[in-house]
Amino acid sequence: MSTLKVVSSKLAAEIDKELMGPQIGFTLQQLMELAGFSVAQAVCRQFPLKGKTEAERGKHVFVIVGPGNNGGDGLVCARHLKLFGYNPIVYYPKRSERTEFYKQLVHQLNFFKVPVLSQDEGNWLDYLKPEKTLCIVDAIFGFSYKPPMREPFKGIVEELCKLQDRIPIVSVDVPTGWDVDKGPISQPAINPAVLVSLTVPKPCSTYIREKHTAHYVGGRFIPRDFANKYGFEPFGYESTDQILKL
Ligand SMILES: NC(=O)C1=CN([C@@H]2O[C@H](COP(=O)(O)OP(=O)(O)OC[C@H]3O[C@@H](n4cnc5c(N)ncnc54)[C@H](OP(=O)(O)O)[C@@H]3O)[C@@H](O)[C@H]2O)[C@H](O)CC1
Ligand SMILES: [K+]
Repeated sequence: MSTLKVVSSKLAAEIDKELMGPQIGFTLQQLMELAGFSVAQAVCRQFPLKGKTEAERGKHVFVIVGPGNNGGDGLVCARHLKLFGYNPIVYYPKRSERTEFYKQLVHQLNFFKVPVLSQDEGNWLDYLKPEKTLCIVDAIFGFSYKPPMREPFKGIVEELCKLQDRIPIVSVDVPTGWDVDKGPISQPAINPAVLVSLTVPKPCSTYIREKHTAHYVGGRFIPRDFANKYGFEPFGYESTDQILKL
């Protein structure tokens, strides 16, 4: 097991609560924007378009979006990817009813002409082909996932598991299906090629196969004294980067 500094799911939830509490006053929307922006940067770093043929550049980044805030990070990420010159397409099978904000994120994707597929529209399996898709962003579940996985996500993740050795998967914060503290203890569970931990890695990140999975931290929104209060050092992000490869 690596010596990576991690915080438990309980502490991660406390960090979020304090960041969005009355004294600090971040909004969820602000943190989600920075989280999704970080994930888009990680995709660019890991799969640069520079030097690629036109056919390669035209491939899709297939962003699969879940019903909670992990999904929200995916919606934001898709918009930034479009601005970065990628060709994102979003699959959003169960739309969040939590707040109006999710609808606004979808309107923004429409504005950017990023297709958003619903469960009953279009054949999402068409995008699980290496000749069509550069990588998949797994924004299905993050730190609030509790097994067993329910449909439609169970079927979706099972399909992803079949092809994850042929199309790289970029997982947002927690690989979908993993227990945030104990890792891949139930099935189905994704084995990502890239993990982007947000704010600070969660304990499950110590279970990634280090040679197989590139690990980034993103979500650059806390000062040193706040990190120290929660028992970790801030990450050494360079310049204006929103991600750091660990
Ligand atoms: N500070 C930060 O680092 C930030 C992180 N962000 C991201 O937010 C997620 C955590 O978001 P949260 O909304 O708390 O939870 P999830 O997105 O992980 O999942 C909740 C939804 O998933 C459904 N769920 C849970 N278990 C199952 C299951 N077994 N089968 C099917 N569906 C499931 C759950 O549905 P319920 O009906 O159970 O409520 C929810 O709909 C974190 O990981 C980061 O990615 C934020 O962007 C803010 C900044
Ligand atoms: K995820």
